[in-house]
Amino acid sequence: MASAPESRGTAVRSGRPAGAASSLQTLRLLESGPRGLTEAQAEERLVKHGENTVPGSHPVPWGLRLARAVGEPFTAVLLCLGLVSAVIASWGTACVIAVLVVVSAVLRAAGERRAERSVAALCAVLPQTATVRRRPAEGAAPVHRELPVDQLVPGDVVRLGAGDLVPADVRLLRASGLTVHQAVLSGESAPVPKHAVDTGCERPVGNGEFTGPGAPDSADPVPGAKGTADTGPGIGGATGPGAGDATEFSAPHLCFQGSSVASGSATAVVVATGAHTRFADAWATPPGRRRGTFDRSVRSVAWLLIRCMLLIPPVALLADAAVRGRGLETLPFAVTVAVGLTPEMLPVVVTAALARAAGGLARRRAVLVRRLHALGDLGAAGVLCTDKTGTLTQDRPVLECSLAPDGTPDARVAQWAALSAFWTLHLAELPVPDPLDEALLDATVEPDGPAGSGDGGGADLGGLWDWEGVAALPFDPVRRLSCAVLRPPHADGTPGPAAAPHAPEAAEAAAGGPGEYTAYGPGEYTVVVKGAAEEVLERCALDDERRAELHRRAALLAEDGLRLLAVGCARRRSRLGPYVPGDERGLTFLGFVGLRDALAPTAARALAGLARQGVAVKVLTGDHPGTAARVCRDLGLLDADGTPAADAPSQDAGATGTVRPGAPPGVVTGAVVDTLDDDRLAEVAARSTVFARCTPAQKARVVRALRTRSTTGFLGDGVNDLAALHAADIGLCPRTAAPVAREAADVVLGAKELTAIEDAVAAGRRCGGAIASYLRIVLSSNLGNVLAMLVAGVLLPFLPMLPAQVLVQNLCFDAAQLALAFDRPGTVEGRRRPAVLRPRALLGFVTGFGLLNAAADVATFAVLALAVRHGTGTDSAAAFHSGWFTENLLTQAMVMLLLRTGGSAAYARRPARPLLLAVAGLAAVGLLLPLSPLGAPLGMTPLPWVYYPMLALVLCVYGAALALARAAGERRAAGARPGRYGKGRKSDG
Ligand SMILES: Nc1ncnc2c1ncn2[C@@H]1O[C@H](COP(=O)(O)OP(=O)(O)OP(=O)(O)O)[C@@H](O)[C@H]1O
Repeated sequence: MASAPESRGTAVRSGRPAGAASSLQTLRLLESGPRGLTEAQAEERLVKHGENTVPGSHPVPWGLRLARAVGEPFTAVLLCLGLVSAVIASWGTACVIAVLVVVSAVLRAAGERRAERSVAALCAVLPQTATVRRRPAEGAAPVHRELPVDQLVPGDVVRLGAGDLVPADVRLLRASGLTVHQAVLSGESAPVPKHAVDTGCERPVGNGEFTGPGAPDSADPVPGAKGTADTGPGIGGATGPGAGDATEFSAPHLCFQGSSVASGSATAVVVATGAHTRFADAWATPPGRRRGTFDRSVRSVAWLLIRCMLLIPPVALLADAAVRGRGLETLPFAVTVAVGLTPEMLPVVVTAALARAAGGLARRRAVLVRRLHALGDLGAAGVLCTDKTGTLTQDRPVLECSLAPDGTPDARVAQWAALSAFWTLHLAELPVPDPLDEALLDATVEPDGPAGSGDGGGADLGGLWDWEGVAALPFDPVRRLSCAVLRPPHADGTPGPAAAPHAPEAAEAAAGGPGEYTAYGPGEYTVVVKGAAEEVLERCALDDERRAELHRRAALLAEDGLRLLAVGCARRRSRLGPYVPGDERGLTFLGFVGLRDALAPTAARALAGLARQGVAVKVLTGDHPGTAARVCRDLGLLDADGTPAADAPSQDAGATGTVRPGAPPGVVTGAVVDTLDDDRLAEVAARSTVFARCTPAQKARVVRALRTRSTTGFLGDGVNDLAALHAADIGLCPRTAAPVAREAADVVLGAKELTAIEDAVAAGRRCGGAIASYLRIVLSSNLGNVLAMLVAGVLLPFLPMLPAQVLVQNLCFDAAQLALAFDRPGTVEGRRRPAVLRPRALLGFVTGFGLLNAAADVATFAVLALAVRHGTGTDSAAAFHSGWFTENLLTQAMVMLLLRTGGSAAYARRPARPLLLAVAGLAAVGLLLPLSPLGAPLGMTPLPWVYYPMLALVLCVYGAALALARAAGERRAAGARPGRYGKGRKSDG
């Protein structure tokens, strides 16, 4: 039994000699063949080469994790303050800070590890697979099967189709209209054309043009293959750079792990797997995604606080110098005050809240959150864009009508479309048939004709199946066309008995097309083109009037909600060279085929739910404007006159969006998008609901325009949605999406249950709410403490708090505040509006409540002064420290209950049990620690009993003031906010 030869190991592993060798040499070098490996060979190679795991998927070592945690902005600033303390030999403060840094770094690293593990476990539910050709045993026929990507070995023969991720480094053996996205490797944003060049003769093999047994094997590349000025994009639809690029990634016959198939199909042999791929070389760790809104707002809050922290020491020093005439000796105290402001548990609380919410979504709704912070972004999202097919509709089209050019039923149009689909699938070796092609084949091969159509098919296909495919180009979402070149059964010039009645020329004649052919000359083939009505009609030899009339007919059919295919054909002489875009011109129009794609059963409910949540939904589709408008009307997104439905949230409600005469009202077409500059597009996008006939790039542009005004999600399932998924703040896809869409998405919805989005949005908002709660509570009480410390530092002859006491107090606060990650602050308001964390609004809130907290502290100082005077023989410094410690922990406990997100309505929802326990624990420590044996070593002393009733009074007044201020703030905010989301202030959560 052969195994990958040791001496050729490097060649196999690097895949580089494969770049210089012909496909045959490559197969030999890999001891493989076009029929693939045997299962036994593959098993042996798997042991030898290891699993084909994505580089960077290995766990991050603890050391690196801790180092990253220390590098977080707050921890880094704490560390700097600690160093300052050490330099001035203030060892107490330095130790306090060191303990805080270690605790927060360890908690953060542990939390992240746990979150990563659960995300990895969730993602393992959706393993990536590849279609591989293997033989059960030597001499047995090869079979194609789906195999987890990590089981691929060098020498495996794999099939690639649109929407697939390239599972390893591969060398193309055959390719048809193949273009790949390899931005992650080479930075090229446009798809790059690839073909199976055999080095040595440098010519494409079954490649960039039509693929088939008869056409291109002996072909030379032709101008126009990669797009020229006169022919437009090549038949592969690819215009990307890279062809002339000297880098290895531009090698036309090599595709690399990390890239994905944009269009076309291919058969390829695996030349390198796992750590030996170029992806592994290029990226020690996978490239990070762009930071979303949530990340950005948390960071901006962090930097705002850091600026405040850095301001505090000089202010404290100056105040002390001015009032007490003290100098640098108060620096340790000033540093302690700055430390007091730090919400060092912020990263821990964020990670814990998000991980917990993601786990809940996976359990309850089978929603997989692949990037934790995307959940925060989803909570802040004001706009959700979605494609139509496969998301709002089921993507299970059924043939409904087959119409001749004059609009009369004619089964042959669907049959020609089906024949073209059959050969496209067959010759391009597509791993998965396109749903439209599948529907055509299903309908036309059934003996009773297409289901539900009185006029669609039902005719005998025997004659048509005798036609043979010569070359084909699969559907490409940019060109919106697919083509097949067919050879008639008797291509020697004699029309075959069965072929004649069905030959497209007969339809040409009936349609009044050019020429009335009755027979094929020797070597004459027929090119059958099917695709979007606009694209096919543009390529048909028609006068303007007739073309306009056919456009009107197409629009009428589309407005009935049908997915529409136009079919055209042309006779071409057989040739040795490949067929080129020019061959698709001057077609004879055969007719239209209409297919009905039912709405997804949960789509309407999901859209209504999103509307209730204040999320504006926009539909971005490649389909006909009429079809898109009809679907949106049926789903309640558009009113009959094209205005966004009355109850739909909008960024600028009430616009009709009639920006293009000809398109149904309310629909913006891709062609119009191209005429608008970015600012104007942002305006139009904000007030329109439906964007039709959009290319993948136009979808991405609309999403980018929307992002300039609001956090924007995109829900899509196909390869034509890839660019938009990348462009959005949050990419979502259903579980049945193409692998490439699943890989690009941050959130994968369970099954086709769209209502799960509503739950995911609600979970994101709850996380945003919990994090906003944490920040409000921690920052307002920290700010209060800092102000009180500054006042006490100036007024008192001793330190207001000893370093050990600061340490214990902070650790108690930190431990209790972690419980906020488990709270579920749910309010009616929170459910209706995006949860956006706004640093400035937060700052206003924190300043107000911080001053209130400082007032309570100062009142406590007065109470303490009275109590200490009353208590005989009490050490006044120790009494002050104990009294303030108790008051601090009690006020913190109150604040945690009263300042939870959601305002007064939040009180209706009971705090989560961990929060109640934390609050009770905090209060107990505050009351009991000074009295316990631990009190004395910490410099505390029991207080005279008279202190407690006075403290209770202060706390009652403080609690009442908190509740009143909170209610007043909410009334003000509600008054400033109109009923509909988008015109008023956005919530802080
Ligand atoms: N297999 C196919 N062969 C030929 N033409 C097709 C095929 N599939 C789709 N089309 C045509 O291309 C048009 C655009 O299809 P595309 O797949 O880009 O968008 P879509 O799937 O309809 O919409 P969405 O963007 O909502 O997923 C369709 O309206 C149809 O006319």
